[in-house]
Amino acid sequence: MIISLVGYMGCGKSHISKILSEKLHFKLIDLDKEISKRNKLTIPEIFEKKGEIYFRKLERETLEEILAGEENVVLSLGGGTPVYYNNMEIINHNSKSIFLRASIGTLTERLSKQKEKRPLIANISDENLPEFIAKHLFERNEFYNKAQFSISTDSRDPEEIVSEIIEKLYL
Ligand SMILES: Nc1ncnc2c1ncn2[C@@H]1O[C@H](COP(=O)(O)OP(=O)(O)OP(=O)(O)O)[C@@H](O)[C@H]1O
Ligand SMILES: O=C(O)C1=C[C@@H](O)[C@@H](O)[C@H](O)C1
Ligand SMILES: [Mg+2]
Repeated sequence: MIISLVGYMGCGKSHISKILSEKLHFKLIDLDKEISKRNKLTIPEIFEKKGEIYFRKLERETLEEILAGEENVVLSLGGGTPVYYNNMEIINHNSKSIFLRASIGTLTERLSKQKEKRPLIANISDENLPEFIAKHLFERNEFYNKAQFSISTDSRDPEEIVSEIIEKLYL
């Protein structure tokens, strides 16, 4: 079984997937890390040197390979993965998908501390960040909402979120 975690930057995909994979004894794959490893560049470097369109192609190719070839995996997707190509379709077809929801306030608080690792928000001022996230999230929710399960993460302990995922999936 592949369990895919989807949601906006900062919703906790990497954090939650690590705990979930340890609990289930599943392999952990972080799509951003996999792309970075395969291309020997960080995500900001790929955006800077090759551009976002090139990144989206790499993201799609890597996603396809993982979905086709892996078993017992927790797959942490990139924040934008569900939005491009028919990625959400192949994610739902080949895995159990879980949308980790977080409010604009929670996301702003978490992301303002770690903007440099995320090229899409690296140059947004702290003052403009909530508005940027609100608009971006509004556009993306349509895709995130295609996930099979949805879990709220606001003011919740990661352990509690992981337990809810396990319950929802009857694992
Ligand atoms: N439930 C939670 N409660 C408190 N802090 C959390 C929670 N989930 C994640 N965090 C913290 O929020 C930050 C962002 O989380 P994380 O890196 O897992 O997000 P992400 O969804 O993987 O983002 P991206 O799409 O950019 O990779 C991290 O510092 C993480 O430790
Ligand atoms: O939300 C996005 O579009 C992104 C999120 C990150 O996980 C990375 O995949 C990259 O920074 C783009
Ligand atoms: Mg991540």
